[in-house]
Amino acid sequence: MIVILIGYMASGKSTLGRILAKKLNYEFLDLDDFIEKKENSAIKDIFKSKGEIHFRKLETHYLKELLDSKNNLVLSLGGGTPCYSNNMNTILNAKNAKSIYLKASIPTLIARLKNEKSKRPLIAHIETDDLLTEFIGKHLFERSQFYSLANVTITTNNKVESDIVEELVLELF
Ligand SMILES: Nc1ncnc2c1ncn2[C@@H]1O[C@H](COP(=O)(O)OP(=O)(O)OP(=O)(O)O)[C@@H](O)[C@H]1O
Ligand SMILES: O=C(O)C1=C[C@@H](O)[C@@H](O)[C@H](O)C1
Ligand SMILES: [Mg+2]
Repeated sequence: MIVILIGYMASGKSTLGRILAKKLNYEFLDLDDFIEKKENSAIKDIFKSKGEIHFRKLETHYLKELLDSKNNLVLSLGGGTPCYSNNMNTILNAKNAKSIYLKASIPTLIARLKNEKSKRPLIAHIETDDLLTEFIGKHLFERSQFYSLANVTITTNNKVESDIVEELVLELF
């Protein structure tokens, strides 16, 4: 099986994906890290030198490559992956795959993101907490229609990582 974790920036996809893979004895891949390795460039540098549209094309290309070639994999996507091209359909139609939306509230996301803006090019330039709150509220509203199509939704607010992973395992098997 391929377990595909989706959700907004800082919803915990990379953190929880790594723990879940260990527990299942699956390979773990993070699509952002995979792109950085393949392109030999940090995502913020790809955004800067070639623009977001180029990054979105790379994201679609590598998503398909991984879904077509891997098994026994936990794959954590980028925050925007399900929301561009036809990626959410690709995810839902992938063979032997289960998609999970890690749903976190706006206050939870803000608390995490205000300290971790620099490597996330979409929010790195937002200077105040008020502007960040406004941006995330609107952005999450636009994106949640894609995220909500996932096979399973798990809310993560105020839950410790180990409990969320337990819940994930119960949903998967
Ligand atoms: N359940 C949790 N409780 C508390 N903190 C958490 C939890 N899950 C993740 N975090 C913390 O939130 C931050 C963001 O998590 P992570 O990097 O895994 O998010 P992500 O969904 O992969 O984000 P991105 O889409 O930007 O790659 C990290 O500092 C992580 O330690
Ligand atoms: O939410 C987004 O659009 C992004 C999230 C990150 O995971 C990276 O994929 C990139 O910074 C874009
Ligand atoms: Mg991540």
